[in-house]
Formats: sequence, C-alpha cells, structure tokens
Amino acid sequence: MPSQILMQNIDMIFSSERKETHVLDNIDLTINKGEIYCLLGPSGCGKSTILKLLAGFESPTRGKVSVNQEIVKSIGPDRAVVFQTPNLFPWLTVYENVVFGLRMKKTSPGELKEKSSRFIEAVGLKGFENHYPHELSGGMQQRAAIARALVNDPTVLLMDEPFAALDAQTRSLMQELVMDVWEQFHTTILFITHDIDEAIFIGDRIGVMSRNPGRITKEYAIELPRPRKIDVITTPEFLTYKSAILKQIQEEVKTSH
Ligand SMILES: Nc1ncnc2c1ncn2[C@@H]1O[C@H](COP(=O)(O)OP(=O)(O)OP(=O)(O)O)[C@@H](O)[C@H]1O
Repeated sequence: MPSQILMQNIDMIFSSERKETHVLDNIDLTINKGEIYCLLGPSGCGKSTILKLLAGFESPTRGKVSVNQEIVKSIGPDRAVVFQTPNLFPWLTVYENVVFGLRMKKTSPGELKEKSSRFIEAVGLKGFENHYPHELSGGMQQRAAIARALVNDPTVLLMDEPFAALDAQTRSLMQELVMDVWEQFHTTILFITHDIDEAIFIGDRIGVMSRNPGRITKEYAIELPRPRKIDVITTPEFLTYKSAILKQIQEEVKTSH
C-alpha cells in the first residue's frame, strides 16, 4: 500500500537576524493510508512544526514532504487541521460553521444537507445544529470543529493537541469519539499529544521525539485490537507499552537538559 504521508530527510531551521534555530533534524516519517500516527515528545521538540509542514503552512529548509504522492507546496483541501482551540466562527451556528467550506465550494443544497447531517451526527451534535459556539461546552465546540474538518472529505486529518484544553472526563469521551469516527471513515490521522495514555489508546503507531534539534528517536507499533474502548487502558498489554514509552521519554528529557 502506498504511504500517504512521506517526509524525507527533513531539516527545519528558523532564521532571524539574531539567531538560527535548528528545530528539526533529518526527520524521516512515513504514515500509511488509514493509519493513526501519534507524535509524543517534550515541549519545543518540533511536533507542531512537523504538522505545519504537512499542512503546508511552512516549507522545510531541506528535504521532501509529500501527501498522496504530491509534494506539499501550500495548504490544500486534502488536509484538514484541528487545533487545540476550536476556532469556530462565533457569529455562525454549528450548522453554518460545519457547512462553511462546502458553501465556498458551491456544493448543491442537497449534498450540503446530507453531508452536514452525517458529520454532525457522527460527532454527536444532532439537535445542536442551531446553537452558537458560546452556547456550547468546550468539548462540544471541539466536536463541531472535528465535523467541520471532516465534512470536506480530507484524506488526511492533522490534529494538534486537540483535547489538551478539556477536562479529563470530556477528554476521554473525545478520544472515544475519534475512535468511533475513525472506524466509520478510516481517515489517515497525525495526532499530536503530550498524553501517553491518549497516544497509546488512539495510535496505530507512536513516534517519540527528542529535542534540540528535534528528531524521531523511536517508533512503537501499538498492536491493541480495535475497536478500542477506554477500559483497554487498564490491561497489562497497555501498561507494558506505557512503561516502555515513559522510560524512553524520560531518557529524552534527561538528555535534552
Ligand atoms: N516561526 C518560527 N520562528 C522561529 N522559531 C520557531 C517558529 N516556529 C517554531 N519555532 C521554534 O521551534 C521549536 C519547536 O516548536 P514547536 O511548536 O514545533 O514545538 P512542539 O513540540 O510542538 O512544542 P509544544 O509541545 O510546546 O507545543 C521551538 O523552539 C519554537 O520556538
């Protein structure tokens, strides 16, 4: 199966008049179609920079970034991004937020209706279509942001700490939501998090990064059966992954200090 996301020999150096920051060093990353790949690593190791390169917000100093066998040159509708804050338009309802991109593409009214209800339902917001963002909880806003991302049929979903601002219980519901949505649509996902449990629960593979400069030092294949439910986090298999990854991250943090 062709890899859908390919980063080869990526270096990223941010230069200003005062200094150069070597953020990414020789990153090689392959993510297969339909795979969920989680990136874990200490703050400032370059996780968001990897996502920005894939989204097309930044270009690498060296190396090749391609998605769906095409070199990434700018942003594109094949790649949707979900950030930590939902960034909904506050003056639009849930429905209007979700269909915003479809309207820009001049989608027919029938398709607009069919797609929006499919994705609003998939994220559990049926009945809230006419609510404004300020009438929703943080978790519900993030659900709307996920529906808005998915409704445009991206082949790749890039998620940057999407649940970091949520309380623990909402967060675990949202993790299950990602699993449910993934079971339905099998979108390729790059998921950035600081939370080891979240990465193991969600990911097919996990890349652990080091800092200064950022490198992917180790990858773990998570072979827990799917569909996964939250109680998997108490199984011995899960805890074995967790202890190995925790040890690796502690090593990374120690070395980078
Ligand atoms: N546009 C930029 N110009 C200069 N430096 C930048 C720029 N963007 C990011 N950096 C630097 O690159 C490094 C990596 O940043 P990045 O946001 O990718 O890290 P991260 O691993 O996502 O961090 P966190 O977990 O804290 O979100 C940081 O030192 C940051 O200051």
